[in-house]
Amino acid sequence: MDKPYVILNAAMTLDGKIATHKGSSNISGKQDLKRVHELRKEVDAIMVGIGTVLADDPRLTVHKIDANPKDNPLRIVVDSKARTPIAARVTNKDANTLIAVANDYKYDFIVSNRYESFSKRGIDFFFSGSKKVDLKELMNHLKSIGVKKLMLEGGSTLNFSMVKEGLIDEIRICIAPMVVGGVNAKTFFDGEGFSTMDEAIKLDLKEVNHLGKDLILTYYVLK
Ligand SMILES: NC(=O)C1=CN([C@@H]2O[C@H](COP(=O)(O)OP(=O)(O)OC[C@H]3O[C@@H](n4cnc5c(N)ncnc54)[C@H](O)[C@@H]3O)[C@@H](O)[C@H]2O)C=CC1
Ligand SMILES: Nc1nc(O)c(N)c(N[C@@H]2O[C@H](COP(=O)(O)O)[C@@H](O)[C@H]2O)n1
Repeated sequence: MDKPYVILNAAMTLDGKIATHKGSSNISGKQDLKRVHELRKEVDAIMVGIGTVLADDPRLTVHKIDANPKDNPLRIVVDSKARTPIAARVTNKDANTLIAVANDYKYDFIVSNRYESFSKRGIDFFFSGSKKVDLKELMNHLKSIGVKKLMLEGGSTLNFSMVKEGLIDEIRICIAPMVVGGVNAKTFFDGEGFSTMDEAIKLDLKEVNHLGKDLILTYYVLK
């Protein structure tokens, strides 16, 4: 299957949380955020799930280091039910945006005013899968439109689906020296999970670095 090279990047507390149970998620230190934006500058596209858009209203542009607006990668939102708010920052003019929607929700969406408003703003759409976006088809489509390197930036649900489907090649995780707890706090990978350790996705540790107080680990995903 033809697909982009996918790098999953995130920041978590020592206890594996990527947000608190209330949704607070400022975890990376200053130096790590610079590293993240250097990576954003290097890739062709940044992808997040709709949960992340609704929780964080991210810009998904290169804005913490010097950069030309033309360095902004394509922004992709995996949004099966087409719930992206019209006013979400990912729909602004700072970069191009593609929203991936599942076919079961396509008709209602394309006859809505929202579709018209998005289209007027130049937002592109990709329809695939029935109830959920088919991530393999999406990866294939992205490669066909020139996305060679893709940065996945969460959240927990999309991270698990992507790794389970064998679509992630590399993982870069910032571990901040904090413990936040909370059974309902999002972890690095949530989703339905595997039943046994035999099924676990196996990784190969490639690099260990310190950035200020944070620890940055880079892994290759073994296939
Ligand atoms: N600390 C960090 O580095 C980061 C933290 N976060 C946090 O993660 C949280 C959001 O995570 P989630 O709620 O899990 O949302 P998410 O961002 O993973 O989005 C999940 C949604 O993706 C959509 N989706 C469509 N097709 C899918 C498929 N085939 N498989 C999986 N999902 C599919 C579904 O609509 C699903 O509800 C927020 O609290 C945010 O702050 C998010 C990114 C980075
Ligand atoms: N690497 C990293 N460290 C953190 O501490 C974070 N909270 C995140 N979050 C991700 O970045 C998005 C925000 O992007 P903008 O600055 O608005 O462009 C957020 O939605 C998460 O995907 N990442």
